[in-house]
Amino acid sequence: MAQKTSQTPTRKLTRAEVAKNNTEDSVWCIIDHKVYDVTDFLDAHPGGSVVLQQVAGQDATSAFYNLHRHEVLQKYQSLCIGTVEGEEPEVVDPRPGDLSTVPYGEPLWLTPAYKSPYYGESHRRLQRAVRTFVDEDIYPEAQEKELDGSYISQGLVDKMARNNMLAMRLGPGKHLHGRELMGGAVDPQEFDYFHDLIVAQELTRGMARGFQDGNMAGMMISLTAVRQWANDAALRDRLTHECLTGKKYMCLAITEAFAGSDVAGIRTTAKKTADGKHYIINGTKKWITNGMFADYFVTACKTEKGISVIIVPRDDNVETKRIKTSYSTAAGTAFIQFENVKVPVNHLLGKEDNGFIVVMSNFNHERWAITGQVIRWMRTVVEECLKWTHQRIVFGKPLITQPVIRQKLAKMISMTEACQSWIESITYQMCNMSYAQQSKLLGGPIGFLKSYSTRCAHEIADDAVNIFGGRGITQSGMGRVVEQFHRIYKFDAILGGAEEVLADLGVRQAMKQMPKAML
Ligand code: HEM
Repeated sequence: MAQKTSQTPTRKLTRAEVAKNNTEDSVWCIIDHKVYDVTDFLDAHPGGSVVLQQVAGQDATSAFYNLHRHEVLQKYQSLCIGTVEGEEPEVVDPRPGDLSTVPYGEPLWLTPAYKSPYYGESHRRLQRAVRTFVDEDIYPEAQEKELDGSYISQGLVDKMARNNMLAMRLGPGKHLHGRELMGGAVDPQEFDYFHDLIVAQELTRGMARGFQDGNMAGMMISLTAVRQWANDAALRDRLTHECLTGKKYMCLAITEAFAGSDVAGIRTTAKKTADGKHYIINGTKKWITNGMFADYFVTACKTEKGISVIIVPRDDNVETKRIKTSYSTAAGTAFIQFENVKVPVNHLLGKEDNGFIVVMSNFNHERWAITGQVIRWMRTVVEECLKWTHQRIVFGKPLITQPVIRQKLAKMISMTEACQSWIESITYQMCNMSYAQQSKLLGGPIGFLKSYSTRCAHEIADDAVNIFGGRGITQSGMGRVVEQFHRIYKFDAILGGAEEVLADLGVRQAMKQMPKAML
């Protein structure tokens, strides 16, 4: 990942001068033609002081790259004291916003010389702007919060709000009109599902899966429903304004201990008061992303004759407890209890007892976005594996020289490319269908796409860990992206509908469309 780096000192040193610094008092080494004085770093070095003393005064380039990511040098740039006289560094220092130069490190449309029918200039401008923002502002905080488990900072939320990144998370629509998107990178009227896909995929590059969800994923899947189904326009506009300016947080509260993908099985109740002016809500919700810090809960409840979706503001009768899952608590995943929570009836979304359609209408966009994200993770894992297999020397040769490794890479690359092409094809349908058509025709294909992509993620995670060996199960150092992916890809297989449920949905939708014809 690109980081902001300071300038390399201009001092020029000969290899003979470096060689003299091999004493206890002065330990220098050369990495990629640059000279590092690691004397004061000996005790702090995570790999120990002995290994550094062993290379004192020498060129340690291959030893270094066999064990470290290049970003380590960017982080410890202050140890660099100069460059070897007459030599130039060869390793490219990625800058914020840069595209990867590793083959398959970017989708085809971002790879020089390849063409795509789907993306135009505004897509490219937006991609560049969001990538730079992610590299500079999101990545550092994402990495920190993923580790310490704390929630996204208000400062970052405010910054995203100013760029209207929060508004873009909802996808195309009227909520974007009149806003300046990422400094004018794209006209709000032109913003389509490909822009939406770019935002989803680029945000993934914070490479911190818990934080990724902590970064307003709850709002993304709930405010959409509020905007589409609110009966009270003033309430809708107030909540939209509060959430898109980052002043309030919203989440979607559907799943329960009693019901996951089978929404019909929920037990949280909403009963109307005798005067018909309020609902009284009782029950629990589980695995609610952003629930820990949300101000509003868009909640599926059982009403007299069906399911109803109601916006529940946080008050003293709403209790949220942290759930520790396999990704970071930065996601703010909560267990929620509603105990006699009184909510005005204008907080109902859609019609009473007809909430199923409210829940379902939201799912297509959510599942599609989750899929876009997991595909981008798959790609980064492929990139990590390509880098590692070229860098890592085993049995005296780079790992990539082993045919068994190349077979694994072939499978991983093919799966990633297949999934990206498929999502682009579906995104194109989304751009060219009315909302009603999307609901009718795309539920099945998106179900297949998501379940197939997470099956591919499963295969890729498995192979990547084997390629990285011990580092693939270590949370720091070279294999940390792969370790994380192997631990977290299941979130995408479960959230928004479990793999089997979605695959079955696809087949059932196909059954509905079967012609009355015999073989
Ligand atoms: C400027 C020079 C260096 C810096 C700033 C540095 C920094 C680090 C850091 C931050 C780690 C933790 C793991 C990671 O984040 O990748 C590490 C691990 C390590 N380093 Fe260095 N290092 C330097 C040079 C070297 C050299 C020249 C060697 C060997 C000759 C070496 C051997 C090791 C070893 C063996 C580990 C443990 C790696 C593992 O467990 O996989 N380091 N180093």
